[in-house]
Amino acid sequence: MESFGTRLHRAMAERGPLAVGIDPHAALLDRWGLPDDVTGLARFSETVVEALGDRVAVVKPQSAFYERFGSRGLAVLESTIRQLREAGALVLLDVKRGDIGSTVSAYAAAYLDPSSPLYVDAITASPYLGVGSLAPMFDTAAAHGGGVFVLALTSNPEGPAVQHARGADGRTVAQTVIDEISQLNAGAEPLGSFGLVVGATIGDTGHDLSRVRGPLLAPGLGAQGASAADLRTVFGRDLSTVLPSYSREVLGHGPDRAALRAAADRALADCRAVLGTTVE
Ligand SMILES: O=c1ccn([C@@H]2O[C@H](COP(=O)(O)O)[C@@H](O)[C@H]2O)c(=O)[nH]1
Repeated sequence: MESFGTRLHRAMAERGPLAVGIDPHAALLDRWGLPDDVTGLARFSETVVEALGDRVAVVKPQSAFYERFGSRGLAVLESTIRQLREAGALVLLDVKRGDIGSTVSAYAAAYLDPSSPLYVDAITASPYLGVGSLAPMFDTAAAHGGGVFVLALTSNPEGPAVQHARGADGRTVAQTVIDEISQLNAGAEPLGSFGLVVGATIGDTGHDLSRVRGPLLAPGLGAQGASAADLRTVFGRDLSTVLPSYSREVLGHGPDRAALRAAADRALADCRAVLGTTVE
């Protein structure tokens, strides 16, 4: 079985280093002429799959927008995940789960076990109950070729108050997360399966990402104010593992499928101009 890191490395090489989020905000549903209900949610999601599922490396549905419609929203999420996988995209569910280890086991079963209806290629996870508490996710992901992206330096302005705080050893909370994920990826080739979330908005924070060997998901581009050029400031010279992520910036061009495709192509071209054309 191929690891998530290997599959992601190939997808980024073949389709380009880009993730596009499916974030069906009420305002976007309205702008697309869709009702703010489960039928609008389904139509929105199908349109994104049809436009981008066969050309973008990673599609990142945001679970919150499906959860707000309860069980019927989750049914749409299940169907969207299935359609994306059929179209050949890797599915990264942005669900930011974290809890005590025994509960994390259930989250791992929900998202990273192939027998689950919500099974995806990778999920986002919150490390604020301790990175070690996420071990059941790491174990389940490793057993089934899945991936986990752990929050390290998030794109929102409130993040640094927590993430830049220093512990007794002088390291920031974020650097501790970065170092623990780096250990999980030690020796991985061509890319580890355990990634980090590092916002494109954060500027040069001085954190050392040189040993991660896993994918660095960079949200915050477009609607949150960061541009592709900011990736160099945030990540420095080694950009080969950066996976830029856009949601509203691309989705705002729908529902026209050609316009969605053109927006994703522009985002990819902007990122390639900074990241280079190859994934090493
Ligand atoms: O640090 C983080 C972690 C996750 N996100 C998520 O990414 C998208 C961003 O959407 P945009 O429309 O491109 O702003 C959204 O789902 C967030 O929950 C993030 O923004 N920052």
